[in-house]
Amino acid sequence: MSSKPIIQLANVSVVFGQQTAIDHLSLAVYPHEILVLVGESGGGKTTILRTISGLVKPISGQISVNGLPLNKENLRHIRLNMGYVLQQISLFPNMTIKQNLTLLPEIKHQAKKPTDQIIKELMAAAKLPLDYLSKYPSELSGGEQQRVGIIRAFGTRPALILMDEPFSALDPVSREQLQDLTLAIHAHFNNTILFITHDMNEALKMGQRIGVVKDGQVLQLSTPDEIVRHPNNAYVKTLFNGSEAHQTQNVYLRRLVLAGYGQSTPFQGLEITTIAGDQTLGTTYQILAENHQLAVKQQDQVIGYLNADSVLRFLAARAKKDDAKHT
Ligand SMILES: Nc1ncnc2c1ncn2[C@@H]1O[C@H](COP(=O)(O)OP(=O)(O)OP(=O)(O)O)[C@@H](O)[C@H]1O
Repeated sequence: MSSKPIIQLANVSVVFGQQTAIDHLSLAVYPHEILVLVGESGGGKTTILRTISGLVKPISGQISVNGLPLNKENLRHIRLNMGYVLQQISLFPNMTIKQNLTLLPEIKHQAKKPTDQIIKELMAAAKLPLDYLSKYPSELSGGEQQRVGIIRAFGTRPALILMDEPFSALDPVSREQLQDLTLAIHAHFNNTILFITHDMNEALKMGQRIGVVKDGQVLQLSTPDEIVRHPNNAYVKTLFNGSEAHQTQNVYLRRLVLAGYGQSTPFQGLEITTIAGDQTLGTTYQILAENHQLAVKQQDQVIGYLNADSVLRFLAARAKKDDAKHT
């Protein structure tokens, strides 16, 4: 990656009593990416986040955020420029939704007009009507409150958002909706997101890069495609074997678009079928064979168009990579 990392950990170790929670970890998170740290319980994922936010002090190593060393002098400034989403999303019950959303921007003395505009855009992304702004949290459903909790973290337009297992307590449908909401907001605002989960499928859906964490170390840090097809050790392989994405037919369509296999305008002479970006390749062969092209949507926006040729080029590139690996 060419740009400077927004988070850089160099040789960081964290110890609790006799327990090494992070073991000589080096890690870089780059601007605008969604980096997912995934791994089983106790591997050290949360400790990595807590260390980056200054809640846990490493016994050795260096951390910088936005080019600033993470130390006592910079800590407040660094924290104010981070957004957090935790598993327990709790809104202030005695404040309206608007007050909940504007609290942080006000603490940061951000101008009112642009903040109001951002809040409008976030409410639209979360599919929440604007008249909800004057309601209290108890007047919203649980799912709506969750959505407010997510967009609240983006209200100050922080360059960096830390998300610690934000959806793991939810039912599968709500989880999927909030994953989509997060992806849509990321596409709109282009923040950097460091996202933690123990769910491999969530990691594959959310991550542009995935780091597999075990025993306080990152065993492999690669694109989802690379991790699934070319795990660099037995642990990573086992972890992702059960995931749904290790077969070509389970590749998400939005991945093809984001990797540049489609185009931004429709192909001439082909009928258009609109399809969600989290549909997989396997569902598309029939549609493409019928002389259609796919308009791939993320939330309400078409992010690109794929035709049969785009899909073939993707499959050919995959096959070539596999060949290279086996010779
Ligand atoms: N405050 C603490 N005091 C003592 N030990 C701790 C503390 N926080 C974490 N640990 C230990 O450090 C190790 C890493 O824990 P951590 O919570 O970072 O893992 P995790 O991968 O986030 O797990 P989970 O998914 O269960 O939250 C574990 O062995 C844990 O018991």
